[in-house]
Amino acid sequence: MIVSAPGKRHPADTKVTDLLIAYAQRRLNEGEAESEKQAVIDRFVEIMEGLAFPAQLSREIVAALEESLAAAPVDQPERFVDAVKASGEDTCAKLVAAYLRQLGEQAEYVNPREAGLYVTDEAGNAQVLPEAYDRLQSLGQRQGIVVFPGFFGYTPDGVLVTFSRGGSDITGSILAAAVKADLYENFTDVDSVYAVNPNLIANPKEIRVVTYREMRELAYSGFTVFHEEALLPAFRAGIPVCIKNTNNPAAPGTKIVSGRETKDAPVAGIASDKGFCSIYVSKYLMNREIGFGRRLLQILEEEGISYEHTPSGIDNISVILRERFFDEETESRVIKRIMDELHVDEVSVERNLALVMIVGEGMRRSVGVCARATTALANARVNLEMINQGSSEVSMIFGVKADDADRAVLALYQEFFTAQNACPQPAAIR
Ligand SMILES: Nc1ncnc2c1ncn2[C@@H]1O[C@H](COP(=O)(O)OP(=O)(O)O)[C@@H](O)[C@H]1O
Ligand SMILES: N[C@@H](CC(=O)OP(=O)(O)O)C(=O)O
Repeated sequence: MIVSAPGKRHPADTKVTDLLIAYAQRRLNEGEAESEKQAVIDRFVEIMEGLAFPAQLSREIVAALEESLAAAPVDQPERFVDAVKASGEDTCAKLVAAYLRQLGEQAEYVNPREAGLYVTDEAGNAQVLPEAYDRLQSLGQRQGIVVFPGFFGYTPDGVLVTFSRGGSDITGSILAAAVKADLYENFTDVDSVYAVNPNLIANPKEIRVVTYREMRELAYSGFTVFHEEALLPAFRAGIPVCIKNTNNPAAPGTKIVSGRETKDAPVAGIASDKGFCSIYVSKYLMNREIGFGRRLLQILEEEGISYEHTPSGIDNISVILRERFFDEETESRVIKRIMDELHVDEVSVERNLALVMIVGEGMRRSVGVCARATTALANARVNLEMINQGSSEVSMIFGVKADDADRAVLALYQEFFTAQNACPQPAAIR
């Protein structure tokens, strides 16, 4: 059992991880943050009171939390923030193990360092190291319930590093793969993965079965319900994933598997994510200039920027980036380098873009999906800045102005999922 830190109980609530981040930031800036620390403690105490924990046990768990906050290395800010963030999951795992023991279960808290969950040294963005799988394998042989904190691991040198936000899903997938589980059940707060973000459209269609490839694309582009990096370990090990509701475990949830029947549902879901920008570059006879694309991307590589997509024409190419990696200072430097080093005719940057994605394994065998989508977007008066069909043909991406994104998703959802439109085109070829 892999646990996350306590999340939101209602929309206006604050996740424990966010309380911990607030604590870490104030402590770093002002040297103390007693009220922020107390907010975290209060949340755990409230949970333990709700579970009728004996007072002594509660005190021990709070004392261990305070100890780990005091031990976090305040002189190394990135390491400090990671250690503080991880204490939410760590405390929760200790608490859950203690609770299961109160219920008479054989349950033990296991520390990721002791178990060998080795990760790269990328603060707040760790990746699992291959050797971790062998080390973690023996967890499967332990008796009783292993309660393991999600969201963080250790470098082989013993430094605590967290995954990116939402990363307990990643720990779950790594452990499922390591112990060769029959199934990875991931408990969240919704009955299933829906065909569209339920925060955008009320009561959307539930997805019962989705493929790894579809889920990877949907998670990438806004389905935050399952972390995009959590699919790979389970996928490689061939372990099916089932997303279920903690508060309604009887609901069947959504299964993520290798293949699904796409006959009646070529499109699995519609997703969107904001915060993108595009560098547009044009140069006459670009198509004949060997190495142009490589040199363009090399500039980005040298600037330490990863790119998302590169739709191109004959004499032009756009590079789509996440805006958070491309502040104005970086933009001026990159633009100057593109002009000076590649001698282009035109280079410009467009900001505030969103990517809207239609995802479905059945699309490559169905005629007319793109036409239906663009017609629906045109009818909703959404201007398309870019269209890109992924080479895998599992997804189609539309670049739109961020302000148009929700309208675009609504239009596409109505086109592909509402009763009068949901059937595939008669022209679908199988
Ligand atoms: N397509 C979708 N289907 C279901 N939930 C979605 C979808 N897109 C976004 N979400 C959001 O994801 C939330 C669950 O993810 P998250 O809060 O990270 O859960 P957890 O903490 O359990 O990992 C849901 O409450 C919902 O608001
Ligand atoms: N608690 C961490 C990791 C995590 O997985 O959270 P959640 O299960 O609430 O998505 C975070 O908030 O990022």
